[in-house]
Amino acid sequence: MILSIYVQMLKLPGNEDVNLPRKMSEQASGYDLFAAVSGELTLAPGQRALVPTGIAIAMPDGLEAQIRPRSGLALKAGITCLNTPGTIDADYRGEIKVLLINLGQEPFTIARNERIAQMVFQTVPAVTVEHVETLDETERGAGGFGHTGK
Ligand SMILES: O=c1ccn([C@H]2C[C@H](O)[C@@H](COP(=O)(O)OP(=O)(O)OP(=O)(O)O)O2)c(=O)[nH]1
Repeated sequence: MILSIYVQMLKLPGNEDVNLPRKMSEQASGYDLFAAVSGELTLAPGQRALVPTGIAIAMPDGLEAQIRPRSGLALKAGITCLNTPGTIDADYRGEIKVLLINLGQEPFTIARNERIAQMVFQTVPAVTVEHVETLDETERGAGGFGHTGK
């Protein structure tokens, strides 16, 4: 283990039955997030929804959590996160929600306690910003967007 961090997770009222985010293997990067929808939610093709997870978290300053799609859902049903990766700020204490979109051809139904996305913790460096008049020169310069070829 290179880095060990303490994160608090809270089940919000009315969501005692919803699983806390959980790693599906010891060395998985992501904690799977469970849907806290009441009953079921069906996303028609092209439809998006902000799906509740029933949890809130607190993590140390200098961390963020990223909400990422699950590749299985994306492959099988075209279900992904519209704003991937979603950003959970260290000072956010509200309910974590997942902005899902159905990019598939068929309606997709999400049941309560179904795994809908995953949450990966990342470090965020402390950055000091300086406003300058010129930048140093590099070989790349302003080249980008495929300027090196296909
Ligand atoms: O997928 C997401 C993305 C964000 N959030 C929550 C946590 C995050 O800390 C907060 C704000 O997110 P973001 O900075 O992406 O949103 P914004 O559109 O810039 O809103 P704000 O003005 O509230 O910061 O919303 C989620 O629950 N899920």
